[in-house]
Amino acid sequence: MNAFVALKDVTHAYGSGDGFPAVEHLSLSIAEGEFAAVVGPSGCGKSTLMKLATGLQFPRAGTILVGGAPVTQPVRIAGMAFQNPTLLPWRTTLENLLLPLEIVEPHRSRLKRERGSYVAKAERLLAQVGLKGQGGKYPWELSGGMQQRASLCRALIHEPRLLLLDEPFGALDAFTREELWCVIRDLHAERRMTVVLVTHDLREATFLADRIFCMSARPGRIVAERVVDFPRPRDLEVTYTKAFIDIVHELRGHIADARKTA
Ligand SMILES: Nc1ncnc2c1ncn2[C@@H]1O[C@H](COP(=O)(O)OP(=O)(O)OP(=O)(O)O)[C@@H](O)[C@H]1O
Repeated sequence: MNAFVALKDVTHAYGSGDGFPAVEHLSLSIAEGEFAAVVGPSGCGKSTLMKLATGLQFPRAGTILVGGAPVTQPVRIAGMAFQNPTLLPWRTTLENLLLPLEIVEPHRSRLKRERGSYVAKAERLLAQVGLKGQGGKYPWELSGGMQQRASLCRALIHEPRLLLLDEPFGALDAFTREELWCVIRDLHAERRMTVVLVTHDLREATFLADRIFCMSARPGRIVAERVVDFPRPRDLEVTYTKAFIDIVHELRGHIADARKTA
């Protein structure tokens, strides 16, 4: 497999913490365009893995490559969305979407001259996630689900080759969650970016991912890797099939074992 994200024997401990590693001997490999999910017991180091893969933290030992290059600084080709949408309340939704473009080159130098085309791009993205015409609203005028859709758009506006999603649907009700699974499924199908999704929801991982990594309890490392080969595009109906439920049970077993050995 030609790896787009590769972590090899990575160990990391937080300097200001208790010195006990958050992840240890962690290795994984994700191909370009693949949709990967990471599941594991609470506190096992899933968010740490995301921070390491994007250059927000640097490991004590081991190597990390993204797009074939060692990670030595924050990774520019990455976009991120988290559980809390973190939209700036004093900016409209559209202005929130444009924020990464004010920071990331080459967009930063082009934004003033080409604002019209960037705004058109942001509006197209909003329409794609079901927020057509909502760009003028402030985040506090949007529901939680709408804010999360906007947050996804913001993560994608600079067309990242790598999208990191850390529990992005965690705070939403079951129906909105499933709607957003379909939104992210369609965005991935269209753009073919590499996605890493951290989630506690095993159905979510199984519905969306091509490959699921299960982590041990802290210090986290990969204890199981499961390929999910349901054909795409996947419909929500697949979540009611025996094959799907079997995978969810299998993953639950891995996590139960990981919790026991904690
Ligand atoms: N900035 C920090 N300083 C010190 N320790 C930290 C820091 N961030 C995380 N940790 C510790 O590292 C371990 C892994 O944390 P991390 O947030 O990566 O886990 P997680 O699997 O994402 O957790 P959860 O599933 O609860 O969201 C935890 O024990 C946590 O307390």
